[in-house]
Amino acid sequence: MMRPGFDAARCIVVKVGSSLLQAGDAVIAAIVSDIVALRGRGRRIILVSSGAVALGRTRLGLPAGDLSLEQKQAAAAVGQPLLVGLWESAFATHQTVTAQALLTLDVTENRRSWLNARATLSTLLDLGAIPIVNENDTIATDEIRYGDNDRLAARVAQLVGADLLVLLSDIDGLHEADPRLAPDAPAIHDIDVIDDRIRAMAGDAGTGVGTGGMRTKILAAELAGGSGCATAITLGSADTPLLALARPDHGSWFHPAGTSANARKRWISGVVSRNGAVRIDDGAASALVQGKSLLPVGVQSVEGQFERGETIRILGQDGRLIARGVTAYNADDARLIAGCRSDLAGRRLGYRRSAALVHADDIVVAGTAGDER
Ligand SMILES: Nc1ncnc2c1ncn2[C@@H]1O[C@H](COP(=O)(O)OP(=O)(O)O)[C@@H](O)[C@H]1O
Ligand SMILES: N[C@@H](CCC(=O)OP(=O)(O)O)C(=O)O
Repeated sequence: MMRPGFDAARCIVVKVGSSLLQAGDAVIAAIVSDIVALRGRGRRIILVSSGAVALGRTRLGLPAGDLSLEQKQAAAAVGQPLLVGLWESAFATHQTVTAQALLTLDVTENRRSWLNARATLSTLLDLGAIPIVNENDTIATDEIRYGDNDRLAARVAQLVGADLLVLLSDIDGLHEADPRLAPDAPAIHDIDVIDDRIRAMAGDAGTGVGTGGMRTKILAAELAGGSGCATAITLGSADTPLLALARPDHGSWFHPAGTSANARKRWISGVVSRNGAVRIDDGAASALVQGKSLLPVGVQSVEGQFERGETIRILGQDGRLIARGVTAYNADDARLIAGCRSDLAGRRLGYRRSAALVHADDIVVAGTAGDER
């Protein structure tokens, strides 16, 4: 038997916990080999790697036990280049390029930075590189930090519209109780709904190396699941840690609550569109209704002021609301390129960004399933 969700996943975020990073080269080599194999099957893969603090702490010879925030930040500054170096050399044996992307909480909470980060990650994937994401621990302070990479990985999964989030850990999945305390507690392979019973099973990190334990993994699964992304928790030190997830008796699989498109579109329809609007011609209007992007050539006029990343109203020639969408250009630039073919638009602006003024993924057509009003 196969897990259909694994086979169907087109975009996968793989998160590696700190304990695995220290488990030795063979573990990293096996993860890398699986990622390269999945990429060979056309999957888009983003790696979220913990381990900066753990590696830096060892290199600096800091004592065991709790570190102050400043010590953690210093350890991360030492450990982050070591971490990227480990992945870089492992991927280099497969002639695969890696890229470092350090995120902070405000990047994923601010829609404009969110779109920028998404565009960069998407370009890296298009270019065949594997993005390696971590939190920018050195500059993040307590109030503005994720603190644990399970949640960061779930936000990255939402960011790139992933359909699967894999949390690789030092444990083979969720058990009915922490196996360090209750060695016989059975593993749970399929979770349809995350309720209080499931939450109650999850304990803290068993070692001083990891952060958050199973609790933050369940939270991550909830966050990702709300956007239609499945989550798998599995043992990262297995022979084929990712490919083995195709088997239903392997790891814990959290089925998502909704579909990806609906969730993203719910987010858009939930944003209050202020003054900004564009009027579009009939051809563009019927393209939108068929699920296509809004290209500058179909835009007749631009109303009001808005920034890139804001949700604007998309109106027909008669002023009727056709859709809402997140614009890839601010109002001034949108005015410059209104009515232009996409190739001319780049020349007129003096820079090239998205060919679409509003990408299809960022449009909710009025009165459709995604439109909650
Ligand atoms: N119900 C549970 N099932 C499995 N593991 C659990 C459970 N509750 C707590 N844990 C602990 O969570 C640990 C994994 O979390 P953590 O140490 O934060 O790992 P990582 O570094 O991979 O994020 C396990 O080693 C285990 O001791
Ligand atoms: N950004 C931190 C990650 C902290 C963290 O969440 O660790 P883990 O629980 O091992 O995934 C680091 O690189 O050390």
